[in-house]
Amino acid sequence: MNPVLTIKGLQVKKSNQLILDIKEEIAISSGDNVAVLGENGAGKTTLINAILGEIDFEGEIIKHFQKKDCGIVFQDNAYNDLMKVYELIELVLPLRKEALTHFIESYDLKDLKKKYIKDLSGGEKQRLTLSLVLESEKNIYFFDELTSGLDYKKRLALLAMMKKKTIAGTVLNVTHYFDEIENWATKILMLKQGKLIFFGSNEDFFAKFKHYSVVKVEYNQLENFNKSVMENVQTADTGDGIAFICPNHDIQVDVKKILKNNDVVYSVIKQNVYTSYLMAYAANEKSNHKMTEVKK
Ligand SMILES: Nc1ncnc2c1ncn2[C@@H]1O[C@H](COP(=O)(O)OP(=O)(O)OP(=O)(O)O)[C@@H](O)[C@H]1O
Repeated sequence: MNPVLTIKGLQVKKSNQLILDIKEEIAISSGDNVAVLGENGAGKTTLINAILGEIDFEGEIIKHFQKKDCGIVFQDNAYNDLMKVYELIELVLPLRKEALTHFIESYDLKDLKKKYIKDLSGGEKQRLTLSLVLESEKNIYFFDELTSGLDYKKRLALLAMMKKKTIAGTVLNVTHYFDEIENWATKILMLKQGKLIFFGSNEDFFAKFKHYSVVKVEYNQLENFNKSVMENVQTADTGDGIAFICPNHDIQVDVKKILKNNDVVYSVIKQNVYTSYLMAYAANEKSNHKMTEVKK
């Protein structure tokens, strides 16, 4: 596989904080589908901005591509708002009439084409950007929360399009939606508070954070439950509840039995990218480092 991007000892400082501090080497090869994961403020957008040369950084970023080879979809994409959608499409994609009609139909842009860009909703703008980027057939794609603001049906349709159109390319996809990357990501890049928690293949991610399942319980179910009876079971906070991480089937049986005996409602999720992510966070909770203060 040809190298596309190598990152070594990357640091980004903002105000008096080190907001990105990746000591490990990250090597991305041609054809990789990289899922960039991490909670809000972990440094994902900062990493993409550093790669694209949009912000100052220390360390080395070796790029085997040029800006013209990149398709970029960010959360906010700047446009000339006074343009109409079809004018922008014609400008970016000089297609013949038939191909243009096909393009508009494929991306469900028919209802939007006569509108001013300034009148589009956030989700509609996102859909327009993605369609233009995907149709430009680039070598490397950077997506930052690509599907935020899209309704469920459009999200699935655009994801399917994204997967189809980028099949020959390299993709870095920042996302909070785990279903987006299931059966797609070949590599996982996971950040926490500006540090690298994991970079490697999907298989290695699963192996490093190996478990059988998680048993998930919502907070309201835990009000009258004494969690200490399960103190030997590793837990992760899911935001809406607690996940009990079960390393094997026997422990899953025990956990379920205890919860059942206490009338606690639960759900079971077999190991997947999401549960591995939960475990990775839980495993790193002990080394819960705050972002490093640096001298101005
Ligand atoms: N210009 C800035 N000055 C100070 N701090 C900044 C600046 N830009 C970003 N940060 C901080 O750096 C950290 C990483 O931000 P970043 O936008 O990269 O996070 P993220 O992982 O993309 O988060 P999200 O999932 O919310 O988009 C955050 O704590 C953010 O507040």
